[in-house]
Amino acid sequence: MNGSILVVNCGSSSIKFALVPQQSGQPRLSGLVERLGASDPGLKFTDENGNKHQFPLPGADHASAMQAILEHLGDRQPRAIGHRVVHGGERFKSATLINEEVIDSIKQCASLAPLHNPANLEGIRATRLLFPDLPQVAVFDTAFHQTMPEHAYRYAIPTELYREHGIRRYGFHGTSHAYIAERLGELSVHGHGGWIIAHLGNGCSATAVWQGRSLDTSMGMTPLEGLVMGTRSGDVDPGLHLHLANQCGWSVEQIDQMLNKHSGLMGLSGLSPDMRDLEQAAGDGHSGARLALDVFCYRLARTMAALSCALPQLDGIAFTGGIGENSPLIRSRALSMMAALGPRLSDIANDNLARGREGRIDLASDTGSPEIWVIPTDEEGRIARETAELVEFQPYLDFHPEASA
Ligand SMILES: Nc1ncnc2c1ncn2[C@@H]1O[C@H](COP(=O)(O)OP(=O)(O)O)[C@@H](O)[C@H]1O
Ligand SMILES: CC(=O)OP(=O)(O)O
Ligand SMILES: [Mg+2]
Repeated sequence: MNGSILVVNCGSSSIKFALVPQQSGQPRLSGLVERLGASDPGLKFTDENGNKHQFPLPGADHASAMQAILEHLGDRQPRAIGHRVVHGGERFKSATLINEEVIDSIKQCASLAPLHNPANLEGIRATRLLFPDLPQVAVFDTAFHQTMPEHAYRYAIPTELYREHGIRRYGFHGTSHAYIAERLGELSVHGHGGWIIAHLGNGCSATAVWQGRSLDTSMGMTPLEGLVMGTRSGDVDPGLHLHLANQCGWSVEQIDQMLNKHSGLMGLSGLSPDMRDLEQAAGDGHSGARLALDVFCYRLARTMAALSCALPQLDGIAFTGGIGENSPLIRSRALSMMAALGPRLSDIANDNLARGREGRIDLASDTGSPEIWVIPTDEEGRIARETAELVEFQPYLDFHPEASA
């Protein structure tokens, strides 16, 4: 198949995009429209030659921002479009060609991811209008975790809630976890063994992977469960909701905003959701920033240790996402609290690994202990590949519909 794949990751106030060439390793164009809905939206992208471009997009909504992106692609016509869709419920176990019926199903899943799916649908709607003849594919965050066993995905609440309302744990960041699991298979002799993968970006999740399949993960029915994140609380006592409503008179919307937008690193530090700011401030003695780092690292260590229960053996731990890839401090502090599981970090390798590089950072001479890796994620590359594979395979499916059943 010739031509590049346009990858679109549509959020509520931003659109991330990349034009991924078919041959791996070729330079990509990638960019971002940010502050959609605010007073001063803008488009930034870096082209294949590394040149940076920036344009204001006054008054832009998702549709006009998509139009602007496409105009700036010029004569670089994509072959197909791959969309990140956060929630695919139980229906979508792999990437899927988008049609009206698939769009309806994604809409049905929106109640389970109200922050993410409506924005993903905006992106799909805009690109279908602008490119009616191009194949478009949905790649779901939840799909990789559909291999979790029932004892990992069920909540201990009445079964009717699962049967009638689909209330269960789904897990997210599946595209990133799947990419890292595959990469570990190529890099390590234990590649297909037991791994814990920590994806630490603005949203954070950790996954236990055995033989390339997800067996458990820290996010649940929504991307709010689990680890401490930039502005999301992660796990809290479910009794908190009742307490805030009954004792403090909070509305459901206030509780939702607090847990999703004002908690996590932001809530604990009172300063910033951004780990770079917090590392700097903690170094300068800011007590809120120090507390935010302490809670983040402790909860990460505790969650990774708990996830090891899902694995027959722990062969290694891998870090990815903006924080996992770039913060030796967070990696070292979280691992220092997991001594019982035996990872032995090489401080030299951890501190000296260049930003954005792949590398092994354990004491490699210590053969009995779990390996520790840093692997930059490539969600766009993985979405492009799944899109290309599906589009290439589609003519076959048109003749053999039983093969997709
Ligand atoms: N050098 C760094 N040191 C510590 N944290 C970093 C560094 N670079 C990026 N980060 C953190 O990575 C996070 C963003 O991760 P990223 O994966 O880019 O986010 P997203 O989930 O939006 O894709 C922010 O908290 C940011 O501070
Ligand atoms: C699902 C999720 O948390 O995504 P993100 O990290 O992009 O917010
Ligand atoms: Mg990212």
